[in-house]
Amino acid sequence: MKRELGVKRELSMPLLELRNVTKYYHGTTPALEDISFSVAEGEFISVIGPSGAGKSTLLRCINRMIEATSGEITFDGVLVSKLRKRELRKLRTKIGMIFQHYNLVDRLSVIENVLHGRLGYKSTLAGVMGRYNREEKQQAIKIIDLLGLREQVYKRCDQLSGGQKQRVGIARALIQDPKLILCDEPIASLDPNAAKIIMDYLRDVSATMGITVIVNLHQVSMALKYSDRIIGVNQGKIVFDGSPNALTGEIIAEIYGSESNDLMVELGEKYAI
Ligand SMILES: Nc1ncnc2c1ncn2[C@@H]1O[C@H](COP(=O)(O)OP(=O)(O)OP(=O)(O)O)[C@@H](O)[C@H]1O
Repeated sequence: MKRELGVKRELSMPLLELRNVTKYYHGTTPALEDISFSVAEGEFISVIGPSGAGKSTLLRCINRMIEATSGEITFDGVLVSKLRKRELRKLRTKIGMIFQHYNLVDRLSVIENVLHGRLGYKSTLAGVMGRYNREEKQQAIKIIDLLGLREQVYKRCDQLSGGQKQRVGIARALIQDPKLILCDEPIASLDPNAAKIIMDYLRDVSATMGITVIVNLHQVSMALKYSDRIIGVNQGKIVFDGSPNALTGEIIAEIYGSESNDLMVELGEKYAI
């Protein structure tokens, strides 16, 4: 199932690049300040940091759910900030998104929710009428199967567990045929077992399909276990960008400030400072 990598782009060109991105909501303190980094195709990146650090804002600026105040974002060779409505819609088909609270339509079935991932490819009328072709339905079933939800295909989503709902969220993102999946706290509402299953699926789709994944996480242990690379954010600034091996206790203390003591105890000996 390996995706054809980088057909049009040069091999060395990043899939995503942020240059000096700053976001002010109100007032004089920015939620993001001068953020720059680039992401290669296929990377699995975790963004960590305390509550209010700017993780969610960062993710949402990438697909312009939130407009950055200044700076440039390039995705797949296109300058995202310049896109008008129709081009933006096209861009968003290539960027799947997964949310903490799943964002499913509870009264609809699993397959109907998954097919919603195709809406970006349709005219508004076809979307409203729920018109999906045979190929799309077959693809939906295949992906649902892949996420271990075969038994639930026609179940209403309000009858699912949190972990199953999040798997529907992943399936809905995958049917978009995305190059990038942004995950905003995907396991924050799940118990440890369901959280592990979700992280395993995310890691798996990234590895087998070559999809780039950026995931906001509260759990440093999960970031350490699953990521190729960790970006640490504090007060809207990047304070760490490197491999999990390079994330020392001192750096965790810098990222989390006063919250870091409990964290270090949780992480054990290796991170004690
Ligand atoms: N819509 C908004 N209007 C005004 N300020 C906002 C808005 N959304 C976020 N902020 C502020 O921007 C800052 C960054 O918030 P953001 O939600 O991006 O952080 P976060 O790291 O994702 O936090 P959490 O882990 O709690 O979700 C915070 O100070 C927050 O209060």
